[in-house]
Amino acid sequence: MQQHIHWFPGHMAKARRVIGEHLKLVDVVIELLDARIPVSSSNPMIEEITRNKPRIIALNKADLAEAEWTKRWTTYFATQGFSVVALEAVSGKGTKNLVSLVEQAAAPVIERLVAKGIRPRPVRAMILGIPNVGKSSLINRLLGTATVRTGDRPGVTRGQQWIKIGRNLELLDTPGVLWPKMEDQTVAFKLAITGAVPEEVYDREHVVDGLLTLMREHYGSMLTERYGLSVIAADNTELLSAVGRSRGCLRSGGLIDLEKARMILLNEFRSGKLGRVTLDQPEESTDSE
Ligand SMILES: Nc1nc2c(ncn2[C@@H]2O[C@H](COP(=O)(O)OP(=O)(O)OP(=O)(O)O)[C@@H](O)[C@H]2O)c(=O)[nH]1
Repeated sequence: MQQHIHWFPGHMAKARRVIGEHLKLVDVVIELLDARIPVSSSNPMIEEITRNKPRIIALNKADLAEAEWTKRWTTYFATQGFSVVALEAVSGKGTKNLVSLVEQAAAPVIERLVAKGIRPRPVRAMILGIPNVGKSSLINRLLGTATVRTGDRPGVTRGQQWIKIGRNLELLDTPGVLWPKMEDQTVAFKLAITGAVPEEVYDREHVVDGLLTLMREHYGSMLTERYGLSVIAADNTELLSAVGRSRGCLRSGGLIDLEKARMILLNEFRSGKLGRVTLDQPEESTDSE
């Protein structure tokens, strides 16, 4: 897989600077992670970037992840001392919980202000996360109306103002866009199959080949059920052909349109139509398996 063209060092420095400016304005940071890949979707410098601001971890797209693993991740982050919540930004599940965690985390900051004789004010928060993790969806959800644009392509975010949520919380409507870890190829692969990096930066054929191998090893029954396969072919091209055949991806002469089959497989995997998957698993839990 090629390197992520949008995140060379110059862009990282700029993103860091912009986030640094916004951080000065807030009491609490909400770090959005993809519940399917809580490690791979994290930013390598998040500790340095957020410094001493209280940080809440929200495991978003929990509807796409395996519930049991999300529970284990929640426990894992809690034992690391974080406030953590499983979230579904699109449906809104978990947002109430998130808001109350933000208010709790900011309470000491507000108390300090009050102790200095400054009038109590609402808690201020901002959202941070890598592309496509659901930042705009969460803002929309909290806003209650779809006035912030969301897109299923990475890199679509805009605007800046405070959104008032109830009486006690103000959210910066510009999320901080963090760059993903792209050096580790296993991480890059997980980012590609979950849709966190733009299509143009990876080779689809190569990535789908890896996805087929992963599905065969861990989620074979999803393939048989979704595509009505009686067996899982040992060869990835044969397996892909079977997926294409079941979806009627035919070219003239009766050949299977493998490229179309790749698109279908990727889209159905990403949208959870194949089933719920968790691709990063906390070490403590795997040890006790
Ligand atoms: N299934 C599911 N999809 C989600 C969830 N949250 C966001 N999405 C989808 O993920 C895609 C990306 O969401 P956005 O809200 O645009 O993500 P973003 O982090 O703002 O993306 P950038 O603007 O690229 O930084 C969209 O297709 C959303 O519908 C969720 O909780 N569950």
